[in-house]
Amino acid sequence: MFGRLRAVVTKLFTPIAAFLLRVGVSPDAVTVVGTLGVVASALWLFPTGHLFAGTMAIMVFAFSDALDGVMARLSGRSGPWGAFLDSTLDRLADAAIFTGLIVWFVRTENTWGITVGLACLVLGSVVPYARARAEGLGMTAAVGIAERADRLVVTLVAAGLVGLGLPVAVLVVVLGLLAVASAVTVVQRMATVRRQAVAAAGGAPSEGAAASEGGA
Ligand SMILES: CCCCCCCC/C=C\CCCCCCCC(=O)OC[C@H](COP(=O)(O)OP(=O)(O)OC[C@H]1O[C@@H](n2ccc(N)nc2=O)[C@H](O)[C@@H]1O)OC(=O)CCCCCCC/C=C\CCCCCCCC
Ligand SMILES: O=P([O-])([O-])O[C@@H]1[C@@H](O)[C@H](O)[C@@H](O)[C@H](O)[C@@H]1O
Ligand SMILES: [Mg+2]
Repeated sequence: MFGRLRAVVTKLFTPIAAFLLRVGVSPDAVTVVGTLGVVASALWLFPTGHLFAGTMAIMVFAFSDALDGVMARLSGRSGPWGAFLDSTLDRLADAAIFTGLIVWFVRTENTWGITVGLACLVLGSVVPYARARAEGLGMTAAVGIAERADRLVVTLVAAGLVGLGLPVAVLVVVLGLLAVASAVTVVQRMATVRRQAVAAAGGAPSEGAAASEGGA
């Protein structure tokens, strides 16, 4: 859903991207600094209960994930290394956000919070894995109701609102719903890949083909 804002975000970030390139900053540097910023903010501010400050800091650094791609395209430097670096560091950033929240739930002895936080952590890593594995096999799986921008926006808005005084139960319920939406996204991606695999095999799924592709 929020992924559709990509064009707007690109337009907004183009002048900043052009400026950073002019002063010699590379897209990779923005990717790395943005990730370090998200990881440090999530693992320092969330466990200590500073949910609003944590949300604001993470939001600023998370937008660097849109900025790095704009910079790479503007400078004609986008390529496989940048794509690999960007996606791999996204996994660290996502893990840090949910780990920070889980540690806070542990410290406040919120069993439901720990449960839904863990579900979001695990399912939120299976969603991009399914897409990456499909793309590695020459197929596509860029579908689903809970893509990364959606997962981040939903989590940060709920954490920020609880930081401003809403009951913690709001965050627990939102994370519970996000876990369900992430599970649905995994199923949507599996169905998409299955359709492509069946079509490629001429209508009948082939056991041998799957076995010969190797594992990840
Ligand atoms: C009552 C309160 C209500 C508050 C409501 C707030 C609602 C939220 C409103 C707005 C939200 C805005 C959402 C923004 C969505 C962004 C959409 C978007 O752009 O998604 C895509 C990006 C980038 O993804 P990706 O990294 O995959 O693409 P790139 O463009 O980078 O391209 C990758 C290719 O580039 C090349 N490359 C890259 C790097 C490199 N080093 N070298 C390269 O070569 C290579 O070819 C790559 O393949 O996704 C994101 O940006 C991530 C999402 C960021 C979302 C931020 C979340 C924060 C938003 C809101 C939080 C609100 C908190 C409010 C709290 C309120 C409390 C009261
Ligand atoms: O698969 P998903 O998690 O919804 O979203 C993906 C991101 O997590 C990944 O890091 C990025 O490189 C992909 O382009 C895609 O946007
Ligand atoms: Mg990016």
